[in-house]
Amino acid sequence: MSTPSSSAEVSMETIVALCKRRGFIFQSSEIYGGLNGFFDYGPLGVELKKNIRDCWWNDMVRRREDIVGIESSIIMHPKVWEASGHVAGFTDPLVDCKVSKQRFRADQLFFSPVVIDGKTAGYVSALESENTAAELQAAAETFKRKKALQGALAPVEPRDMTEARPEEIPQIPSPATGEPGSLTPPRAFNMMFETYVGALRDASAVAYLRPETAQGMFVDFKNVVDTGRVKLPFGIAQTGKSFRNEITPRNFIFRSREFEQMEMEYFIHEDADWEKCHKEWIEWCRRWLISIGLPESHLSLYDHPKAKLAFYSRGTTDIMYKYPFGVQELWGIAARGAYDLTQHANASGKPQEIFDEATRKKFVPHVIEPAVGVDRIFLAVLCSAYAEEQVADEKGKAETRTVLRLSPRIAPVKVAVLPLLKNKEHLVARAQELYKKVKRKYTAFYDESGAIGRRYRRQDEIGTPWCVTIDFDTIEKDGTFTLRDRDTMQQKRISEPELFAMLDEQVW
Ligand SMILES: Nc1ncnc2c1ncn2[C@@H]1O[C@H](COP(=O)(O)OP(=O)(O)OP(=O)(O)O)[C@@H](O)[C@H]1O
Repeated sequence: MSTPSSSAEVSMETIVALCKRRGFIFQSSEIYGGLNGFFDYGPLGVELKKNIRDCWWNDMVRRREDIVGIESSIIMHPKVWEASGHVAGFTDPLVDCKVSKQRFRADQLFFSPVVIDGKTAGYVSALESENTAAELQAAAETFKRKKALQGALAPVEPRDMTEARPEEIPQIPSPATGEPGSLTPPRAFNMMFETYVGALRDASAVAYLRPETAQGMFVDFKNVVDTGRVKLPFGIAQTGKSFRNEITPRNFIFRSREFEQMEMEYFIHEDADWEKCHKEWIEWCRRWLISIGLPESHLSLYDHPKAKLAFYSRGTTDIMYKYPFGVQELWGIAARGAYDLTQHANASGKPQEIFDEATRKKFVPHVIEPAVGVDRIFLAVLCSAYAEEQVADEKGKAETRTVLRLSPRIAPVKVAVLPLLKNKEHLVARAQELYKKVKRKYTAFYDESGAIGRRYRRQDEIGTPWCVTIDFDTIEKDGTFTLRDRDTMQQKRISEPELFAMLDEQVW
C-alpha cells in the first residue's frame, strides 16, 4: 500500500524546504539577507542535533572505560596554531575569476584539454561532482559542436586546477562565465578566522577562532594524564564549534564556515600495532553511524593515497556517505603518529611524554584520531530518513504522506500525546497527565487540534516514532491507549508501564 522513495531520490531542494517549513534549520541572519556559510538550528533542529551529539558522547565517553572528555576554549594561545602547523599550512588553493568575481577551490575545479584528432582544440572545465569525467566529456562534445570541428574526440582525462601548468591556466574556461582567460593561478588561502584579544589591535593581539577541536586535546594532554588516572591506551574526546573561512561553502550545512565537530584522540603506545587500532576505530565509527540509523548501503570507505598524505601521517581513511550531491567525506579517521604532541613539546619546551613502567622509559604516545562533523551527520540522517509514500487516508482516499524515518535514538520528539477529541474534558485531562509524565524523561509533544489522521501526518513529517492516543476506552475500560507506529502505521493497545518500558528500551 505504500511506496517509499529511497534516499538517493531525495533532492537537496526537498530537504532544505522541509528544514525551513518544519523549523529544523534556518539561514543565519535571514532578515538581513543571510550570511553565506552560516546557519541557525530551529526548535526541532536543535533537538535532533543535540540527540546526535548526546548519542556520540554517551557511546564514545560515558559508556567506555578508556575515554574521558574535556571542553577546551575556542580561542587558544596563537602559538598552539603555529605549533600545529595551521598558521603556515591550513590553506586551500584559491582561484579567482576576474570577470565574475567568483572564487573557486582549485582542487574542486576540474579541467581537460579537448583533443581532436590528436591536437588540442581548446579546454573545458567543471566543478567537483561525482560525475566530473562525464560532465567534461559532455562539455567537450558541446565545444566541438559549437566550433563546428571535425574529427575524433579523444577521451577526457580530468585534472584539478592544482595540477595545471602555467601555460594552461589562461586557456581554462571559468565555470562562472564559460569563457577562458579570467582565472588566476591557484594561491594558498588560509582558512582560519582571525580576531584580536584585548584592547590593542596590533600583531601581538592576533588570535584565531579554532579551525578544529583536536588541538584542545593535545594541549591538555598532560593535564589529563596528571589528573585523570588514565593509562594507555586511552582517549580524550570533545565536541564543539569550529570555524573555517571556506572558499566555497555549499551543499547546505555540508560545508559551512561555522560548524560543530566531535573529535577523539586515542593515545597508544609507540610500539603498539597502530594499523590494527586504526582499523578498529574505522569499524567502530561505521557501526556507530548505523546505530543511529544511517543505511549501511550508503556508507563506503576511502583510503587516502599514501602519496597525498602529510609527511607525518601513517594513514587516513574517510567514511564516505552517499549524499544527494554525490559521495562525500563524512568522518575522517587518521593515524597521526606522535606528530602533534611532539610539535607542542618542541614549541612549548614542555615534554609531552608518558612513563612506561615495563621498560622504565619515557616516550611520546602515538595517536589515532576519528574526527567528524555533527552537521554532516545531521544532513546524512535527514537525507536517508526522508520518504514520500502513497497511502490511504481515513476515508480510503489516496494521499501522499511525508515521513522522516529517524531512529528513535535521535528523533527530536519521541512521543506525541493526542486526546482523541479536544472537547471532551476527561480525555484532555488524561492526555495532559500522561504528556507531563512522559516529558520528565523524553521529549514529547501534545497536540489536540484537527482530525487524528492530520495529527499523525504532522508527527510523521518531523520523525516522531510513536503517537499515543487517549480515547474513550482509556477512560472507560482498562486504561490502555492506542500506540501508533510511525513506520508501519500499525496501531495497538498499550498500558502506561508498557509504554515506558518500550521507550526505555528503544531510546538509548
Ligand atoms: N566546513 C565544514 N563544514 C561542516 N563540517 C566540516 C567542515 N569541515 C570539516 N567538517 C567535518 O569535520 C570533520 C573533520 O575535519 P577534517 O579537517 O578532517 O575535514 P577535511 O578533510 O578538511 O574536510 P573536507 O575535505 O571536506 O574539507 C570532517 O570529516 C567533516 O565531517
